[in-house]
This record gives sequence, structure tokens and C-alpha cells, in this order.
Amino acid sequence: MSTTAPAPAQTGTTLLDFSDVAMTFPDGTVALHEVDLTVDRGEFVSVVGPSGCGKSTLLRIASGLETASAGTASVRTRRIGYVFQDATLLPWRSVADNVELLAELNKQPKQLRKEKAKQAIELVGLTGFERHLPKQLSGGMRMRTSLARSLTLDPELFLFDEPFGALDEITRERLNDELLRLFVEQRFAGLFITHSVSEAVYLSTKVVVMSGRPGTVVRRFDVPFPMPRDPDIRFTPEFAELVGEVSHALREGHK
Ligand SMILES: Nc1ncnc2c1ncn2[C@@H]1O[C@H](COP(=O)(O)OP(=O)(O)OP(=O)(O)O)[C@@H](O)[C@H]1O
Repeated sequence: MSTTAPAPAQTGTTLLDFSDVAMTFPDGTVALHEVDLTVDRGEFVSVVGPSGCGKSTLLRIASGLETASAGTASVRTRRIGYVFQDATLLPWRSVADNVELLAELNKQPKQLRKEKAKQAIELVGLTGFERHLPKQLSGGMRMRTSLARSLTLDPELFLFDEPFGALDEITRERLNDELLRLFVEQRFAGLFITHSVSEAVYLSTKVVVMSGRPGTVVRRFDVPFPMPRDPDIRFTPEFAELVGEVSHALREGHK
């Protein structure tokens, strides 16, 4: 484990608190309606919902890229990591230089950011690939690079917008395991958008189901499986049952 990893966060403190949040875009599109959502320290919350129900909008509000048109959206930390479906790497920069980018923009001293980048690269299992360019990496490795770049900021709250949606099944499962390991080690709070119900259940302490647009929360499920999780939990009847219940709620919310 990294020597500069943040101390394990206390559980219980609310880092993200959305109350009655609504979002209407200037063209009149109502994306979100009466959304209540919290993410506490120690929680990993996944959001599932039909396409276009406002999941990315929710994340963009959390990150400060958009402002809610009604309600209260409070984020009680400035250490926020953000990982998109597209790894958004600079093609002319090596893995190490891409990973350093956010720390560089945050004006961290050179020696410190090099050290942090090295540790983050190690954490995501990319040691040995520091000098590779993005075009020399697989999709999974590009996503690991993107994760490492955010890890250099020691995020307290990590926002994920369907980061593994474009990956094949095996790579996706492997990255799910890596992300769970990072969550257990680094203790950031997570808000994770996905279209995959089984991914949501496997990764999360809580799964939130949204309705079709305008999106609102229709169901919340606590995931009872303790952390760290054995990958084989995905093949147990208890896991299948919970995936079934969430899928059912998703279908109901879509009607
Ligand atoms: N800047 C914008 N101006 C107008 N409408 C927008 C804007 N951004 C998003 N929308 C609309 O808001 C709705 C919600 O979009 P959003 O991307 O948040 O949905 P989503 O649930 O993430 O979708 P998907 O699962 O397909 O990625 C959609 O109808 C989208 O067309």
C-alpha cells in the first residue's frame, strides 16, 4: 500500500448531499426532478437508470460542472476525483506524464507530483508502462491510467461516469476487482454510474435506482455483502437474488 495514502476516512460523515435537486436545461429539457441522494464516507453508491434519465447530469452537478436549477446540492469536500467513460488522456503524453497532469494543474511541487504519480501507477498495476503513449495501451490500461491520474489528488469523493462501459467483459470484471481493492485500501467515498446491475451490486454498499426522464430516485438497496468482496460472490444465490430485485425495480421505474 502507498505510504502517502490518506488515513482511513471515518465512516458516517456525509460528503455529498442532494436534496430535492432538479435540473432543467435552457432548452426546456427537464433532466432531473426531486432527487434526494447522499453519499457518506465509507460508502460506494451506484446509480442505475434508463438511458437519458439524468445520471451524467447528476454527476456533473456533483462535480460542479453544472449547477442544479432547484434544490440543494452540497459537496463537502474539495478533493474530488472524476473518471469518465472515455479515459481522456493526452495522446502526446506518456502514461507517467498523463498521470501527473492533475497534480501539475493543481501546482503541486514537481518532486511531490512525480512521487504521487509513481505511487498511483503502482496502485493501478501499471508499473513498467510509465513511458508508453496512450496509443500503445489497451482500453483497460487507458482506464487504469485515468484512475491513477485522479488518485494523485487523494480524492475523498470519487465520481465515476460509466468508466468500464466500453470494455470487454473480462477486462471489466478485472477492473471491478481493482476498483474494489482501491476502495477498501484508500477509503474514498464513491458515486458510480453504470448500466450494469450486476456491476452496481458487486461494487457498491448501496444501489440507487432512477426512473426514466425526468429522473428521480425510485428505489434504494443496501448491499449486505461485507468488504473486501470475494469475486466469486457474483456466483452465489444471494447475489443473483439482489441483482434480480434491482433489475425488477429498474423495469418498474421505466414504465
Ligand atoms: N446541456 C444540455 N442541454 C440540453 N439537454 C441536455 C443537456 N445535457 C443533457 N441533456 C439532456 O438531459 C437528459 C439527461 O441526460 P444525461 O446525459 O444526464 O442522461 P444519462 O442518464 O446519463 O444518459 P445515458 O445513460 O444515455 O448516458 C437527456 O435527455 C439529455 O438529452
